[in-house]
Amino acid sequence: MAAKDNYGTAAALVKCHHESRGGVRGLVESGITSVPPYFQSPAPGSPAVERTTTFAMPTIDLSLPRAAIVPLVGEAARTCGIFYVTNHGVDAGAAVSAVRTFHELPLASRSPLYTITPVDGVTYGTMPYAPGQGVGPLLPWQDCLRFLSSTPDFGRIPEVCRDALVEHRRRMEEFGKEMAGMLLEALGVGSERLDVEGWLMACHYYPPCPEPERAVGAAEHTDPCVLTVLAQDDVGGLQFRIDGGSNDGAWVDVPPVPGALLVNIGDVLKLVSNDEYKSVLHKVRIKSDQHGRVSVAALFNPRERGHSELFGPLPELLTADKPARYRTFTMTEFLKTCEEFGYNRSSTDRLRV
Ligand SMILES: O=C(O)CCC(=O)C(=O)O
Ligand SMILES: [Fe+2]
Repeated sequence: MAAKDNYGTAAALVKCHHESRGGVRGLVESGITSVPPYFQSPAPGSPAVERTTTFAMPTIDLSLPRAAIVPLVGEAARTCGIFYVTNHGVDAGAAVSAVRTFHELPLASRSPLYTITPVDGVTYGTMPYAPGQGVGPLLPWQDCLRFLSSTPDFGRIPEVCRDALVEHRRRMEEFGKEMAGMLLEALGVGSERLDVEGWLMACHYYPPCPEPERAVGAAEHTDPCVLTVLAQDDVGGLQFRIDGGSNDGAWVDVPPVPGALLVNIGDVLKLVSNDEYKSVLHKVRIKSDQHGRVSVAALFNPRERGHSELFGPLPELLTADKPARYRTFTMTEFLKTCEEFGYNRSSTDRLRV
């Protein structure tokens, strides 16, 4: 009963938060000195789960010949599912600083755009978690501007960041296609085997927090896509969990590398690769009571293939020794499963044969 009351109270407070239309940034500007109770707090965590270690993040130089890059991306995707790329030719700094400008606009300029249900493919606000994440109605310490490739009218993207984001989208489309092609080639299948022409761009802002250790920027999750490409500023806070080996289960800080882009494998590529590639569990902690963090994530997926195409382990990868571990699925079915059961292994495990 008490738990139900708490849920009801938190849900009512979350509703007020959305009605204020100021996001987390608005709260910080109002001068709060503690984290309100309707925000998620870090799980106490057992030492085994929360232990951290250091890790040499793979960094791949894209100025190498393509034939040299392909095995490197394949190796990184097989061993940890996350890697930096340098010399990629994308000026991601322009998008990151435009996104900061938007999120730090005065309340009166931002609040008319506040909507957590998509309007013409665009949302802006403090995004609640999917029910399957198991955190009730609680909110992350984060405001996010999101838009989809199906966004019909880029006029809905705020003017202060529109040009930079339209340009970033153009560069990301080329980059995502090229990276997906190399990852597929490294599996030994054709680079065109999976199209990644659909995407979601998530422009995150993690405001400075009066009690950083009591807030969660993003709860642990895997990405429900083929791959994600992340540009970020120099504040840091992203962590990922090592999967396998002697440090299995340890969380690792991903220190920002100036100018580099971060690539991580999502669940769709894990599924179609029949577990050859790892999709990486990651989360964002809040590090600062002074500096807001900005990141711009492009999540690539097969385009608008909702109900019409079946995905599953690629037949070319299957042998008598390596039979399919997953059944086939449509993107609509998979995304619905994630909404319900969480953006993590619980959803991919439901597709196991
Ligand atoms: O802000 C970050 O570093 C991570 C964002 C993220 O995990 C996502 O957009 O899926
Ligand atoms: Fe993510």
